[in-house]
Amino acid sequence: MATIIDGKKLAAEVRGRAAERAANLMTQGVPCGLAVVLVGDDQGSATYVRAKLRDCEECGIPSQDFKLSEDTTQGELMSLIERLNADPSIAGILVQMPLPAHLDAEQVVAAIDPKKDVDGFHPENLGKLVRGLPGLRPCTPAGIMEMLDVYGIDPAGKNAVIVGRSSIVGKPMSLMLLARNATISVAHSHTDPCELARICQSADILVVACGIPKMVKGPWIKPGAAVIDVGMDRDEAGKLCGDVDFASAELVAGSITPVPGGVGPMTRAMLMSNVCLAAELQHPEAAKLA
Ligand SMILES: NC(=O)C1=CN([C@@H]2O[C@H](COP(=O)(O)OP(=O)(O)OC[C@H]3O[C@@H](n4cnc5c(N)ncnc54)[C@H](OP(=O)(O)O)[C@@H]3O)[C@@H](O)[C@H]2O)C=CC1
Ligand SMILES: Nc1nc(=O)c2c([nH]1)NC[C@@H]1CN(c3ccc(C(=O)N[C@@H](CCC(=O)O)C(=O)O)cc3)C=[N+]21
Repeated sequence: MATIIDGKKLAAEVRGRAAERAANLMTQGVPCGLAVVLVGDDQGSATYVRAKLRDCEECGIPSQDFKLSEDTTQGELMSLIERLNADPSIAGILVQMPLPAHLDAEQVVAAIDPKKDVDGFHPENLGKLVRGLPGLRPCTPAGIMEMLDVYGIDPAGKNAVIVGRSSIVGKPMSLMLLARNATISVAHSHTDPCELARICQSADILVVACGIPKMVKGPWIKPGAAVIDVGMDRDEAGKLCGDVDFASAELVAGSITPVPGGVGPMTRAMLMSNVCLAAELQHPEAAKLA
């Protein structure tokens, strides 16, 4: 049976460290506020945003939430971003994705001050990731790297397979594993479906982020592999599940993240760390004293 990677427990530890770091910064007069922007009334997104605001409260990070109506214009959203960029009390800005279809997410992400981009989605921050320079990293893959480290799973020299190539999960995940000297393969919707199982079987570290409930089954997994399930899906009964069929996978894997209680809580915890890092980037003099 596989070791269950306890994302919930690890996330609590990461939040604890973020709380100390934020308190230390604020003692030095460095503001650590997080602005969370939600456009439209998608219930799922509203639930995630509430959870993020709760995390801020637990960490003593001041938060402000901006709920904008579904018919918000690009211009209105861009003005809000500009206002938040200029507000010294705001260290980090998060615009919940996805945005309603009439809005241009690329333009919004590019407008956020890269030093306040706690999602790590800005082209400058993604560019730093490509170049191997320090900077704000996307929370989901950053949380996964933390889980691998804590559980003693060293990517160096291992075969890592990433299923999914989104800009927020799959692509940055691939780059972070590459930076840690894994040999990477990235599968996506054009990957030959007959080949997909074989590609997954080559993985010592398998990260699945494709949004298809329980797509990866036990026989697709190399015995002993680390299986990281990013999916937040619903099964036939409407119950929350991942992109991996946990019941068959845990019989083969060496270690595996559950859904819920795996990657999700870590994503949120890394956001708290990123708010602290953003505050330090804006006040390098305080970071030196920390
Ligand atoms: N736990 C967490 O913290 C988070 C969870 N999520 C969840 O993770 C999942 C993925 O999210 P996200 O990356 O944003 O999703 P996207 O929908 O942006 O991307 C999905 C990716 O999967 C690929 N894909 C789709 N179908 C297949 C298939 N049959 N075989 C192989 N690859 C396929 C797509 O390929 P192509 O590029 O060709 O379209 C795409 O690259 C979702 O369930 C989401 O809810 C997301 C973010 C954070
Ligand atoms: N700008 C932006 N940044 C994001 O980081 C971002 C986003 N937009 N849009 C949506 C995705 C998704 N995402 C999740 C975070 C936490 C859980 C999470 O905490 N999940 C819990 C369960 C939650 C539940 O019970 O529904 C768990 O897995 O245990 C899930 C998903 C962040 N995303």
